[in-house]
Amino acid sequence: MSRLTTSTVWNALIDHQGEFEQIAMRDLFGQDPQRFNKFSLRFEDMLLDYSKNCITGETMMLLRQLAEEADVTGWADRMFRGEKINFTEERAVLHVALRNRSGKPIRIGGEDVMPGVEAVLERMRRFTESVRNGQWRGYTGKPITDIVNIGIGGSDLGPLMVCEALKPYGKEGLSTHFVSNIDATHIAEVLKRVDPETTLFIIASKTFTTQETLTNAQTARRWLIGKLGDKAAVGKHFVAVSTNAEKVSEFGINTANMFEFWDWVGGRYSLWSAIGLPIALFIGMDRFEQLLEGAHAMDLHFHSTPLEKNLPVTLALLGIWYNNFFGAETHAILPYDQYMSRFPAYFQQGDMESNGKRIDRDGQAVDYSTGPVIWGEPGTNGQHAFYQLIHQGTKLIPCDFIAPALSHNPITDHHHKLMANFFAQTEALMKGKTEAEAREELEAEGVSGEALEKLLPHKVFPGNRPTNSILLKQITPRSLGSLIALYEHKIFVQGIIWRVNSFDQWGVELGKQLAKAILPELTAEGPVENHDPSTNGLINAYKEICE
Ligand SMILES: O=P(O)(O)OC[C@H]1O[C@@H](O)[C@@H](O)[C@@H](O)[C@@H]1O
Repeated sequence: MSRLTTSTVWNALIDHQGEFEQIAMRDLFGQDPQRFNKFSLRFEDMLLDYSKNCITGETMMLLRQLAEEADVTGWADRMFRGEKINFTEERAVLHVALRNRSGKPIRIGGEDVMPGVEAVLERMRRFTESVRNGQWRGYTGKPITDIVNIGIGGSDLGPLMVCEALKPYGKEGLSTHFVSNIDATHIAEVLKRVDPETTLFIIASKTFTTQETLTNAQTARRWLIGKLGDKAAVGKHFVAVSTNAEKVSEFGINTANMFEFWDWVGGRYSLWSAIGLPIALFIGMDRFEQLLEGAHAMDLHFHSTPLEKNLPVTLALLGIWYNNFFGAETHAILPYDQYMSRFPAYFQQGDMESNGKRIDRDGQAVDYSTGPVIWGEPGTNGQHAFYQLIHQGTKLIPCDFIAPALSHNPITDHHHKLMANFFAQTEALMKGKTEAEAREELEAEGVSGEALEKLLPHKVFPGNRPTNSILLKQITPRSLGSLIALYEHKIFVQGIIWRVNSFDQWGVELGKQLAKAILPELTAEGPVENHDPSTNGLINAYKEICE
């Protein structure tokens, strides 16, 4: 048994969880009119209400003890200090340096990384301004109207999510497109919509070795040269964002057109770096810096606020409560904002690639559950699709409801209607509907006798289903920056408590390796025989069709 599961506090939490078989949230609210005040926190314009959780003061105390025993504060210090806490890759984890607006140095092994960070920001400023004001011209002398980001995973999801979330701030006449999938359809469909003379391609890859990105980049390059009839056009239509200058020039992009970042920036934490170039092009550098400032403000909050008032710590502990003591396997992120539609997908990578680990810091297999499955869709679409299961299914699904109080599109009463749903859902999930209430309702509708008895069990909602509500004033570059950083630090805290390395991703390698071996077999003569019978059978069936 591991150190974690044998600890006194872990076992106290197991015992304490048992008490919740008898405790319903609606009773806790009934007993304590102060519950909302007790279990809500504010940060700038953000309100986190976590009172609709299966918790008491004692729960939070025990969970905080767990965080203390795991030395969450000490590990946060180590991260901010630039220690190589990504120990399997021997790297520091310093996305916080990318948004460090304090003017103070952050050092790795004595060397301050801030001058490098600031120099790249300055280059991004000059470049984005020249593209936005039309000074930067395409090969035939026309200004840029379309940005195509070619990248995948961390080199795609962040800029994609943020450009979508901050669309109201986007420059008119400038469109962003994102190509990630190696499926040719993805690039083909984008290329159909853009004009080679006015399109700028950003090839975004930390390693510059990722098959999907390089294949899509080659296709884009061929297309551009084919359309403009000159190799020299590449210089005006291609820039790169990478840590690997050598591979960038090998590809044929002049390193003068390359924006650098560093190995201490994890892919899924890289939108704050030059990987954010599409964002900066779209919303402008001032607003990109507001995004950084919002994140920096959350960094300061996370690093300096006591555990009981700390938003990321609180979210992390609640997640652990359900994951490890209630057996919840998944966690839903439900933004009530259409612009935030990719936020759940973004944190699918952020969370699942970070904490989807089974080996702890000592190299031992864990004997407890780690990172949950993250999923979600914007409200109210989700309500008409999967909320049925959240309300009445057999699985416990803790949910985060996120909404801005002010809409960027205040048209008639749309936003009040959206928000009425937002409030109603967490109320319904918490309160449920008892048999007596359902009976009364049916009777009021004139249903009686056998028909009523038949329908009654289906009309009952067990309630007691946990939710967090995050209410923001508005989705702005600053508030979005804070919100993203909130989730990043939540993931960090959970990783520390679960004793995993949240910053590597070895789990993506095996599939890549095998695909590399299979690729030449697909065009080789004759059937393959070197795999297991299922894989052989599938490959051979494919080859037969392709012949
Ligand atoms: O930015 P590059 O190096 O192309 O990587 C893109 C993505 O590749 C995957 O395999 C993972 O490693 C992700 O963490 C990463 O974001």
